Amino acid sequence: MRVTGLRKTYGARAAVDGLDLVIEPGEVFALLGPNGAGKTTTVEVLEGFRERDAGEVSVLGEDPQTAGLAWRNRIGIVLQSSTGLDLITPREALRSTAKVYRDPRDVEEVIAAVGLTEKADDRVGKLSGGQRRRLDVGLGIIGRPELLFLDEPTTGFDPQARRDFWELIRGLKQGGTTILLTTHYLDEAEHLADRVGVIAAGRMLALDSPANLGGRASSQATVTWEDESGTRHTERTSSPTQLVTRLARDRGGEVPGLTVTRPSLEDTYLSLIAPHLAGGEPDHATARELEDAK
Ligand SMILES: Nc1ncnc2c1ncn2[C@@H]1O[C@H](COP(=O)(O)OP(=O)(O)OP(=O)(O)O)[C@@H](O)[C@H]1O
Repeated sequence: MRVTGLRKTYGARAAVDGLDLVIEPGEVFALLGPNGAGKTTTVEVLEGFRERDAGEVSVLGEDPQTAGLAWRNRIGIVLQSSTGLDLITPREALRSTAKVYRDPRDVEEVIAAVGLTEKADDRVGKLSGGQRRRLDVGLGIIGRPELLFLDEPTTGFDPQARRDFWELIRGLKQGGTTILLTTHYLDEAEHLADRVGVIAAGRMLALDSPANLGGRASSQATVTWEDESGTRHTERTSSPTQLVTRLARDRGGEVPGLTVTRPSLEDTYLSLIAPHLAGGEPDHATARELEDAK
């Protein structure tokens, strides 16, 4: 997938403001950014649901704006919420969606993979928020997509469901599926993504592996330990191994209360976006109304 100079404006405001992005086949890419950053708009352009104002976009070799049904069959989409399924069951929803595709996954396998075996014959309207979301994911993968878009897929999941979902995504990746994920959960991005892109105000601020984002891997470490009297010490250093070795030598063995930490992905993310949060997001509702009224 290749995006060059993507731009989308609503009224006078640019929601996406000159975005460049290349995602390799088989990669899991996480798009991060604060509310209103332009993630959903970007993803909707890539999915062919929104027209762009400028820029070049190629997804699975085609322009989503003009690509046809054959192209759509090769992509899977999990939107922020699906509607209109309340009166049928997850099994029925998956069966009827599977019929749309040329080479769908087995419905029973998908039900098991998303952990809905026990709820497969309940009405969708009676599912909990997290169970509903699992169904959304099932519907997104039933067509065996080459490329899967996941918009905030685990919102409302309990911790176990989130782990199960991560396993599912790893399995899809191993099977060669390319995945573009948007999420507000930094741990999710860290666990799943080969690379992450941080966007704010429609621009890419940083793009790297989770380990290296914003120079994380080479940033200073914080070492804390306790001395003989139990007093805590903290030192920031770019050579923590040397410091720990010296402390261990001085103590002749174990260093009490020793911790070595580097900035978490969340720390790095928050410092990247901090300059873009000043003043907050102005008046979205009005811009949205303007666009929807068109
Ligand atoms: N249909 C629309 N009409 C007008 N403005 C819109 C429309 N959709 C989005 N916007 C505006 O474009 C900007 C980017 O919105 P977008 O939904 O892409 O952000 P996001 O990064 O997905 O946010 P979130 O994390 O809250 O989902 C926001 O300022 C939003 O108000």
